[in-house]
Amino acid sequence: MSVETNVVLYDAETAAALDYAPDGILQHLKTGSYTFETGATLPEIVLGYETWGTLNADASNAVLIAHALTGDSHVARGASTEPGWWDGFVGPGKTVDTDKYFVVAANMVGGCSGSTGPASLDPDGVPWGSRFPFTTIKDSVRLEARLADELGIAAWHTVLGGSMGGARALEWAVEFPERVRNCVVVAASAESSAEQIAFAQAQTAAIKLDPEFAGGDYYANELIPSAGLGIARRIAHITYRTATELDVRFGRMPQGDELPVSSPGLDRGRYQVESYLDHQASKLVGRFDANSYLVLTEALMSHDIARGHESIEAALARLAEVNVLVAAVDSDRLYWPEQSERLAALLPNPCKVQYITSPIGHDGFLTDIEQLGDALGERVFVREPDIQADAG
Ligand SMILES: CC(=O)SCCNC(=O)CCNC(=O)[C@H](O)C(C)(C)COP(=O)(O)OP(=O)(O)OC[C@H]1O[C@@H](n2cnc3c(N)ncnc32)[C@H](O)[C@@H]1OP(=O)(O)O
Ligand SMILES: N[C@@H](CCO)C(=O)O
Repeated sequence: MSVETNVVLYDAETAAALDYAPDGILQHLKTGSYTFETGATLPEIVLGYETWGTLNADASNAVLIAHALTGDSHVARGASTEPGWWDGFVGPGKTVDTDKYFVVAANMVGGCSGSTGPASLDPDGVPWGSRFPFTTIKDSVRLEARLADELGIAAWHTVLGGSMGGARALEWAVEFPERVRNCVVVAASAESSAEQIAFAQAQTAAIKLDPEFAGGDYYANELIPSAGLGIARRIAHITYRTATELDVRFGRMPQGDELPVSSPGLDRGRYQVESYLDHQASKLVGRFDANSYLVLTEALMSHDIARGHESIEAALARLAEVNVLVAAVDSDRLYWPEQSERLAALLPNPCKVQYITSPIGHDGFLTDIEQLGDALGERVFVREPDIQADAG
């Protein structure tokens, strides 16, 4: 059967009925009931995930890619019509070569892109809303371990991610060191810092203080907390870029033919940078659930690989047999390069931080990830040059 490049044809139901999974098409796995790190239990967690390439006979070529805060499982286009967020990096012949590797990406539990989250229905058909449990990075890892079991993957060749995805990749290696051979942590740290928690708190407050938030139970209402989510995104997006980039790109320029900004007054037009942030906000509001934003932001705030261990050093000592590559964006003002250097210094084996050079800051892990191609080729994907996906 030839694969039509049509996302409508390969919806979840159709994909499930096929005897193979088309690349880059959302599939779902029912993982059963799950008790979260906090002790709360949900009766059923579904994971939405996508795959690319073919798992080889000894399941030694599986790569897990973990998405960032508002990312999703659609890493690469594959057979769908939608571009992926790492299309230049993942695909046939690319750095993460889907002709050789079987790539898997799962939507994080608590999100809104195919896995169970606050907008999902409870057994009575009511959205979980405010009753959705506090979720941690460890929870996402433990649930993804169930997906790995289901796919027949005893150990990942590589787990890889940027930002919150980097936190997830690192937590994978700490939680299941025997199941991870290589771990690539990009623009992420061993624990969320006070400043990262502070930026995040301003965002969660913006959502919770939106009058339409209704304590998180707004799904049946006409209005939803779009304004709060939009403000959260504006705050976040500023931290994803740099002062220099914004200055060079927008300066003090007015937006298009709106009223001039030079004459002070409340009826002024917008500065270009305001219009840019408004656009980033409305784009996220159009594709993301405010409760999921809260749940995932809280998960990232709680990120601390030392939890459950005596210290960060003790947690990282578990990685003695894991090949870890740490990378940072040189201009990142959210996940400071110093944090990556500290993480690398605390690893049980020597690790030189690899740098992405970009003027734009944190988002460089999305826009300039291909800069890691050589380093990954030398330090991760050539370790077993004979690895091949099985034919067919
Ligand atoms: C891991 C993940 O997050 S996966 C999901 C993908 N990521 C996201 O969606 C996160 C949100 N987006 C981003 O973080 C960034 O857009 C990136 C990193 C993906 C891309 O960065 P860049 O290529 O530098 O794009 P940039 O930040 O400049 O945004 C471009 C957008 O701003 C718009 N824009 C630029 N100037 C203005 C302006 N003055 N007024 C209004 N809009 C403007 C552009 O029209 C463009 O709109 P579009 O995205 O709807 O096409
Ligand atoms: N733009 C990225 C940055 C956060 O890591 C996101 O929204 O997920």
